[in-house]
Amino acid sequence: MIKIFSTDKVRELDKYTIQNEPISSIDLVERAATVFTSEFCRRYSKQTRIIVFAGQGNNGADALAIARMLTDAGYRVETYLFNPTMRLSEDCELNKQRLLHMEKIEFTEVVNDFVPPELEERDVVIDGLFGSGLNRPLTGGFAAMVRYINQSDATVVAIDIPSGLFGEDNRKNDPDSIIHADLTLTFGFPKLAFLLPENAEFIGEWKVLDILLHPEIIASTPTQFTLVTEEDIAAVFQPRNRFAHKGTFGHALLIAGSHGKMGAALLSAKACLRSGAGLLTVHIPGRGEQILQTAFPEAMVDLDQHQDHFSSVSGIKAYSSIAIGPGLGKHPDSAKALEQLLQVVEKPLVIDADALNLVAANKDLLKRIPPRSILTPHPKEFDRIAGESSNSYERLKKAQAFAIDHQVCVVLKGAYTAICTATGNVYFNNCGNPGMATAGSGDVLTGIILALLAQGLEPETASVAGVFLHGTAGDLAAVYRSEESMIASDITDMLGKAFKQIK
Ligand SMILES: NC(=O)C1=CN([C@@H]2O[C@H](COP(=O)(O)OP(=O)(O)OC[C@H]3O[C@@H](n4cnc5c(N)ncnc54)[C@H](O)[C@@H]3O)[C@@H](O)[C@H]2O)[C@@H](O)CC1
Ligand SMILES: Nc1ncnc2c1ncn2[C@@H]1O[C@H](COP(=O)(O)OP(=O)(O)O)[C@@H](O)[C@H]1O
Ligand SMILES: [K+]
Repeated sequence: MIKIFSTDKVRELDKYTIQNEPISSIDLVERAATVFTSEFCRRYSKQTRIIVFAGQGNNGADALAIARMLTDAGYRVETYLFNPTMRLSEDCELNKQRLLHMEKIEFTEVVNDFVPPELEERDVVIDGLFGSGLNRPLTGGFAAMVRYINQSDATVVAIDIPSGLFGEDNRKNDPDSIIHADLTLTFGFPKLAFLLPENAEFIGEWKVLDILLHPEIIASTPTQFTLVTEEDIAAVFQPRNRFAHKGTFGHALLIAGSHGKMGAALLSAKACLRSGAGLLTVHIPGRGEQILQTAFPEAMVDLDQHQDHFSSVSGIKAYSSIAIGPGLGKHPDSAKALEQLLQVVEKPLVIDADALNLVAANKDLLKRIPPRSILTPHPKEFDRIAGESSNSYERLKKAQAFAIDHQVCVVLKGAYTAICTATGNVYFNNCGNPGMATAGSGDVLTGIILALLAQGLEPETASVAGVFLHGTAGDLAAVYRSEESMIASDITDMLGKAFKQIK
């Protein structure tokens, strides 16, 4: 797991490292500037004109150190230090002196008005105006500078975080006063803001650079937010016992499909058996029998009394795991049947798609959802259940609170799917691609999670591992098919390769 710390916490980690490594603050700045410079040199040629904009704090200190290092490496660098209040942080002042001691530098300290340099498409701007020390939205000269950089065609590389952006909550920020970076090279840890869709235009591509903060303090500092890695998931999948039989891997029940939406049941069912469930029964409306049995003979079928939609289900005790929702429809009979199911079910459920919409239409059902159930909403489905949010940070905080309040796991789907647990933790998934924004890919995810639950994984683990498996298969499908052309069943087709890659 990669921990995601708030900017306040990062400051504490910096401080602890300075005291206990020990290392002086100026040397930590030097270390940050060194890793930034080496990443920068890998990406941009020495022919590039580089314009560095430095602020008064330690983000500015980094920028001035980087200007020096790039000059040393043979780049043509022009540096602008913004110092309107004539007060620099100690490390910034020291780095200014170090830069001034160099030969052949182009350096301007800006105190009042100035004529900004022309910026052209082939130029690279290094943004070191503000980092994690930002404590209010940018205004005045700084905001004007940001707008000037943004309206240019130059490539922008941000140091640590695009200037003007807060690491977490940007609800009260002014989007016009935030740098639009093409690349953000951040120190130590990803920032929460990087994972939220409304910030993509500010951050561009991002990469974490290690500045070797003290491992003890990283390990002992708790955080609710983490990014999932392949190693975390590899540990989840154990080799199968030589004497295993299909009962070992559970009997899953999928309640899905309605007239015109049988495909969703099929997609979900296939993903379930491809993810290792021992047995699968699909509960579908009567008219779906032929379709399902012909297209997918490996699954057993339990027919609903109704021809076209879900109206009741019985015998649920026999199953190791149950999922409900893909293509279910919102018929009033189905609403009643869901209510009845919630009255008798004792195990955690996977609740997706129309089952979520039925819950949204009758919020009393929320209280009946068995503890440790897994809800897999996309943002719109979540808003229907929990109310509208002004942006995705607010939605994330709501999903986190919702998971705690209802003692469930909320899989809030998106580019960085967030798995919010009943204990308040949030696991972000970092694989997958926009090719997965295609009809039915959510149904595939439901089938995967259902299978992992059937095999005995705890709901939280099944959710985190299921989302990772889904994203990995999606990435493999995109390589094979292209993001444009891939469809949901391609994700299922790649599950085998995904398992092999992860294990
Ligand atoms: N030793 C350290 O502390 C390290 C710091 N690092 C760098 O230092 C940065 C953080 O540095 P600082 O804490 O000095 O903060 P910044 O450089 O982000 O900001 C400087 C100061 O600007 C003022 N300020 C905040 N918002 C403002 C606004 N809207 N308008 C005008 N002034 C405003 C604040 O007083 C703030 O302290 C990180 O982002 C990173 O780039 C890295 O070099 C790693 C080591
Ligand atoms: N840009 C993206 N990057 C990564 N994953 C994505 C992206 N867009 C969609 N996905 C994934 O695809 C799935 C879409 O689910 P959903 O919206 O429920 O689709 P459907 O209702 O068509 O089945 C989710 O798991 C989501 O995380
Ligand atoms: K910056």
